[in-house]
Amino acid sequence: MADPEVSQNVILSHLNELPVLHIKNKSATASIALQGAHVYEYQPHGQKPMLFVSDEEPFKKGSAIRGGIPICWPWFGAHPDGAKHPEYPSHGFARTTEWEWEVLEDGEERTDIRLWMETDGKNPAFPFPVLVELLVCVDQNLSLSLTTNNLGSQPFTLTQAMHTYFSCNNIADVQLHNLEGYTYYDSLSLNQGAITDEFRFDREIDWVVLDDGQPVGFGGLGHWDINMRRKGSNSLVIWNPWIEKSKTLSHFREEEYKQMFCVEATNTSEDSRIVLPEGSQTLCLSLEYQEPAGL
Ligand SMILES: O=P(O)(O)OC[C@H]1O[C@@H](O)[C@H](O)[C@@H](O)[C@@H]1O
Repeated sequence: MADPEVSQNVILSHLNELPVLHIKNKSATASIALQGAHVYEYQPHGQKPMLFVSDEEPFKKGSAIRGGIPICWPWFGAHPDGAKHPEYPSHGFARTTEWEWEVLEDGEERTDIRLWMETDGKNPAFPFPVLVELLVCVDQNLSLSLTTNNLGSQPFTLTQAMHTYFSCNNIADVQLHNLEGYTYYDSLSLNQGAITDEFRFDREIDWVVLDDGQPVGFGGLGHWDINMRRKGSNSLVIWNPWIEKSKTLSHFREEEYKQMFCVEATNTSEDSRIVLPEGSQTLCLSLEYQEPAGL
């Protein structure tokens, strides 16, 4: 039986164990797994796929997808009480929860999907009632807007990320632009420093960069450059597992570190946010291809 068409450019389908939405309009194709509200494919017509997904990704219920744009929420990295509670998952529980969804707009060139989930305040790892919504807009750009609405009477601290895995031909050629002058904290060595030059990957990297939320650019990808814009984020995480860590990662082929890098739009470290009762926090990410200078 054919997959049900839910609107002109949107089909609801399955990929292994996961329900997924496929979007194909006149600008681009994209796919979103409902588990995690996880955009795992985005490709403007005439361009290469922008996002990396591991060849070993099984798309299984209850396990986070290795690639695409994991939504790390309502905490980033280890839970603050993770030492006492090793059962609390790394990067929160949003990425393994199935979200509700609706098509908001479906035009010739642009499709908007809204995904959401609620917490009931009974989870000891996150005892707050919250409505969290992700708006995904697929056109010449890929735009995501994640809003956390506090429905309760207590403030809480929110750390989060759009943990984007970008695809590249060869990690050794990748350059990250517009980070010069900002401070990084190295989560591996616990050192900190200032970024002095254009950034290149030559070893395992796990950095938090505190910045101004300025646009950043990625070049040397083997296809067009990428521009990344954010709102509501003054921090980035830069990550590549390199050789040894790659051997320990779930759903990842050892050599795949050469074909991916993560630059994550975050609220973490000193850029954590407090969400007041009846308040909200919105984190936005927009990604677009740009012709490399000189082509
Ligand atoms: O394997 P996970 O839980 O998806 O995390 C992958 C990586 O995510 C990055 O954001 C973290 O900075 C790394 O420390 C971590 O290893």
